[in-house]
Amino acid sequence: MLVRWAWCVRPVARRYVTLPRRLLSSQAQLDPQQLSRTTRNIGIIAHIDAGKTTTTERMLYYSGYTRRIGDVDEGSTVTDFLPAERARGITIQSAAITFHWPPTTQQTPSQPSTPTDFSLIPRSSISHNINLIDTPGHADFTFEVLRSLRVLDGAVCILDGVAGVEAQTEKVWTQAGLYHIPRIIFVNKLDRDGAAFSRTVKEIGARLHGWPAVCQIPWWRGGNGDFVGVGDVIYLQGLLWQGAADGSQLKAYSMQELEASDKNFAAEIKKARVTLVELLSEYDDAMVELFLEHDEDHLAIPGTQIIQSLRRTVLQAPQSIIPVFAGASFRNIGVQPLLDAIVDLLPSPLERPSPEISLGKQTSTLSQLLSSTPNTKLPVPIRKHQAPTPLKAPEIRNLTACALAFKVVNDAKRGILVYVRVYSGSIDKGSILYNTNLHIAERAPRLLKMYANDAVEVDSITSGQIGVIPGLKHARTGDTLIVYKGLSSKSAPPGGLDSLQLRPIHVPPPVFFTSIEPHSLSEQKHVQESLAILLREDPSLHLSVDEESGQTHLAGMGDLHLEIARDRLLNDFKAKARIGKIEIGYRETISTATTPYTHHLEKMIAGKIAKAGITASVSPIEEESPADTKTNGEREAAATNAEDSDPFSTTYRTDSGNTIHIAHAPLSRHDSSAHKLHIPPALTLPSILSALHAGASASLARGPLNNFPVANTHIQLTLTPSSHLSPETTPAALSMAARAAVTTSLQTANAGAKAALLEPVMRATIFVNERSLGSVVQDLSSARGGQVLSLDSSGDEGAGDAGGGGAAPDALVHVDPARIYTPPDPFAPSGAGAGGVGMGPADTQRQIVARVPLKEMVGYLNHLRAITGGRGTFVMSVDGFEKMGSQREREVLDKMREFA
Ligand SMILES: Nc1nc2c(ncn2[C@@H]2O[C@H](COP(=O)(O)OP(=O)(O)OP(=O)(O)O)[C@@H](O)[C@H]2O)c(=O)[nH]1
Repeated sequence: MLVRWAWCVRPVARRYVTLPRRLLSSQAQLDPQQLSRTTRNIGIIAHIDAGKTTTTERMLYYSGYTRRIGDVDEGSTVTDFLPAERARGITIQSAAITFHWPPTTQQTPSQPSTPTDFSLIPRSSISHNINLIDTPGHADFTFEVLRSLRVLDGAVCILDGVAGVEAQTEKVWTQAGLYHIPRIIFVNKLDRDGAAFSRTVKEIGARLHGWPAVCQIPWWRGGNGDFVGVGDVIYLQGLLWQGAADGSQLKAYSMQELEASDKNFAAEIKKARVTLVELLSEYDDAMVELFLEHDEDHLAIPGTQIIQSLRRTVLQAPQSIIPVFAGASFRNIGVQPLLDAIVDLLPSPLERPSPEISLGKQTSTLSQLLSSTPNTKLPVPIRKHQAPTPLKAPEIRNLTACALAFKVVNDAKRGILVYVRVYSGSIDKGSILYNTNLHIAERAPRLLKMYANDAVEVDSITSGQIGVIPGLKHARTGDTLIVYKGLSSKSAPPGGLDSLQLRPIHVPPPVFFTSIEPHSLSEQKHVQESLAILLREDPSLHLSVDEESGQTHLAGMGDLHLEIARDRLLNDFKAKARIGKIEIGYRETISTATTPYTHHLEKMIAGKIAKAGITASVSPIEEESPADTKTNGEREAAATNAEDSDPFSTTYRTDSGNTIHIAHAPLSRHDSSAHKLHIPPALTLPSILSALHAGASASLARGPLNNFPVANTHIQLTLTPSSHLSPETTPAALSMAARAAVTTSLQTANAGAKAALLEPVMRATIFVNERSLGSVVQDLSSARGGQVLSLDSSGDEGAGDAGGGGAAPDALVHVDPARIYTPPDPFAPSGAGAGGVGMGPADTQRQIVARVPLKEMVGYLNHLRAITGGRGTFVMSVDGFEKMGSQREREVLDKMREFA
């Protein structure tokens, strides 16, 4: 035992006692495979205020990258770097930073070669390169979290030990599960009054659908005093943070010492170890063998073997076992062992499945694409309106790098920085990057790695790594960038590779908007440039220009989302503009169909006469009943599958449930040679369709009733080449003709029967105690006009709803809370048992799923908190747009007139 203890405490003492110096580029010389093996691309996910930023600050400090610990409340943290974040103490943009753990010191240099056997030494005894992404917790920024999830190989979920599992955590957890991202949990804030580790662990089992593997138990002085450290269930020791205020010194106590000083604590660590071994044995056969090898003594199995077993189970998909660690970052307790767990338990990029890609309408994985040979079946890209062109093996071999731009940041000192995750090959300094979303190429002049506040120049960013490209003019968040051998900045890669998309995601429709008006004409350029940067950073912001009033509208996911955009525009970019009130983005829809109307345009454009014609009609699309309302994902799938079986027509679907159907007989999408007979030489079918689509979309942006965007409307365009096209027809003229024809048709429909206003309706998942259930349901259904869809005990199958799309129920591990081990909670109310899930009936967690108009959900959190004694939380996502009753419509319109 003594030997084991000595072994275990050695790395503890070595790593945590001294604050090492920075060695910024110490891993630069490693070969790419080796670098990948010792890399962890990790995200931190959690509900707002759980302590993500506070924990990240400690990680940077202990790894030696900062010299003082930043404080969220003082606004001095490294990762919350936007003034708006610092002012509010919340994370808005996810930041990505690199550091080494354990720190690279002379005693622990980065290894020239990594051992392959970790049964005797843990991975965390070797310095690893950790790319850490701190993600925002506020529901308005969920999209930012989802975007970051795509580039993660593993995640640490931080829970507030007082609040337990909160709604946003559940939502992001479920999303991470859909991407099969291995996750571990850190129960934070155990120093706070009311901290309940055991209740939180039970909630993990019930609400996050996995068996909590308690790897540490909290150490409260004397069993019920201050929170001072943790009982390490893996290595069987007590870790006490003492001495230095910065938490850099901790002392390890052996079981013998603990038995002498704190018998109950020692007994609890042993009990936790027995449970841990039994739990692992259920999911890992190797653990059963180890158990037998060690004479069925749960305590005799070495800690390094427990770590190995935990790692194997964490990497299983779906993940059934969730390792749980304990601490209080603010008190500097628990962060160093958490860093060890990141290295020991979460996967390297080499251990992750190849990312999903799409090529035209086909999906595949990147490795399938790259390993394709002439004999294997290659994914066949079908670009819109073009005949399929099979990819040839040499074309694939020339694809030397593939990366995702997952974040764009406007850095005050360094300009625009594009954060990329490289998935294959290597981006080298000076490479030409082809952007498959924008279809343009641009050179990467320099490459950087971000270490806290420092940027270090590197020559290449290799597969599995996260790095930064400064100086790109076009790349936006979410764009796929590829390097193709021999490509010049003016050409495109062949064979459909120019449509290659890595992990495409769906952006939900915006539900709030505000207007922006530059103070003067001279300010207009700067305002527009600033808005363009905001949009490059955040594709969930939408911009539209109302040509009649000249007003620019900025739309977003939530009021806070737009508030932050407004602050950034005025304060960070110093744009001089008047920004209107943040308002709900209503939609309007027509109530009657029109007969076909033909618009012939004849106009001087850029000094030349331009002609075009088009026939349009519009008709309402019947609203789906709420019961069969599709999720956004389903709608997206429907849109993607919308490629018409008829080659003489093309259908586009928009976010707001509109369809634009273009009939173009006798022009077939597959037969370009026959087009010569019908189309003037300067035009192609794709350019015609794209111009008509653009014109109709512009018209849909401004409805006939109150200038709100049009929704649930079918647009029928009929192109008759003989009368609508002529040698003077240009795409711009076609677009203008389509816009005029659709606008006139919408106005005709509105004149026939008044168009109706639609409001965004949210699908809200609300978590409350049984005792508040009645009042919350009553408030939702009577005061807020909501429709309660289901009432479940939290942890029921329906919990997948919180994921906004939800995991398939059969993928969820069903956990019986009664079978979960937890150590006693010294501060739980008497008779409350393990708390939460196991508490008295009035405290049972309930989940309400309801459809509620967005208007009623503005500021709902404060109200919910008030009627649930502070315990209620909720998440919501857009479920659709619905007609309002006439009374409500009148109220909304009157209110608008008041502000007009
Ligand atoms: N008592 C106590 N307070 C903590 C602890 N960790 C964080 N806090 C406090 O909790 C508040 C929120 O911490 P943050 O680190 O900003 O939380 P976050 O999860 O990054 O929040 P968002 O970025 O807004 O999602 C701050 O006031 C912290 O000082 C802890 O371990 N104990």
